[in-house]
Amino acid sequence: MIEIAINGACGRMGSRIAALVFEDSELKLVAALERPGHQSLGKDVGLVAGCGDTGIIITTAFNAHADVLIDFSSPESAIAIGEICAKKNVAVVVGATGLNPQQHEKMQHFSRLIPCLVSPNMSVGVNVLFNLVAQVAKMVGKEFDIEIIETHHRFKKDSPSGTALRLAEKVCEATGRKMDEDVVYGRSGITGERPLNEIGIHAVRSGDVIGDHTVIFGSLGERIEITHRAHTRDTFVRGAIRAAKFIAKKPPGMYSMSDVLQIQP
Ligand SMILES: NC(=O)C1=CN([C@@H]2O[C@H](COP(=O)(O)OP(=O)(O)OC[C@H]3O[C@@H](n4cnc5c(N)ncnc54)[C@H](OP(=O)(O)O)[C@@H]3O)[C@@H](O)[C@H]2O)C=CC1
Ligand SMILES: O=C(O)C1=N[C@H](C(=O)O)C[C@H](O)C1
Repeated sequence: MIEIAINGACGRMGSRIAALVFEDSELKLVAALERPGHQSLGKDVGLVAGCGDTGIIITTAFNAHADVLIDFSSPESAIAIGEICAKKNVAVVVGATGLNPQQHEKMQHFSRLIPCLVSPNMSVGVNVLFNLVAQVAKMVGKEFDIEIIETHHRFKKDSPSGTALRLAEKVCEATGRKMDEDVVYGRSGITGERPLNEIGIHAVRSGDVIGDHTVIFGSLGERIEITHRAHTRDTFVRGAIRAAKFIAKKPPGMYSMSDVLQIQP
């Protein structure tokens, strides 16, 4: 049995993680953590997750023994809990997005002590998309304009999405473009003609969209559009659970969803 703790347990993702972990015969839910002052502290997490009594009470303190902690909270909270996991020798799966470079550096530091997996998107489809986009960017060459459009629900706090940023990084790695020089975030005003190297990223916020990502490769006379749409958050949840099972018994290190899903370019 792999013992699982959840940080951000009452959130849109955290509550589905709780429900699916509770149903999984290979996993045991051992802790459900939330921020200080949260209205659900002291309640059984099953009440929030809609899966009945689990016997796991939502708390702020991570006192339980666990093999893996799954985090879908916020960048600050992911780092704070990562530090605790490093001290407690608990592996960590971080799904929270919006981490800045210093926060990513801290996760790298924790990965010298414990197994860590940090991924902006745990779905199989998006991890295939990461590889596809890199390959297409290489194949079309310099004459195609590359634009990334992401659409998410109105409650999302970070923009652009972590997935859109990772897609841009994949294009940069494949083509020699640079994130700090070639990426523009939306456009407004007299911006001039589009430089060939530019990568445009556009964040749309609308209603309850779970998560759509489109990459457009456009040239004169034609364009390629590659889109991924998530139909349910459970697709990310299933990926996070696969990741937790994967890193549970691994040595310290930084692992990726490509390691988990064994996606070959
Ligand atoms: N990697 C992936 O595949 C995916 C990543 N995400 C990312 O996961 C994150 C969470 O998304 P989502 O579930 O929609 O967001 P929610 O806001 O619904 O959930 C976040 C939860 O974390 C809680 N939280 C905030 N601060 C703390 C803290 N200090 N300690 C413990 N819990 C805390 C929030 O409480 P409160 O609401 O009271 O602030 C909330 O319950 C986002 O960064 C999102 O981008 C989302 C989907 C897929
Ligand atoms: O906040 C969300 O909901 C999502 N966030 C992730 C991101 O920022 O890339 C992934 C997913 O599309 C849902």
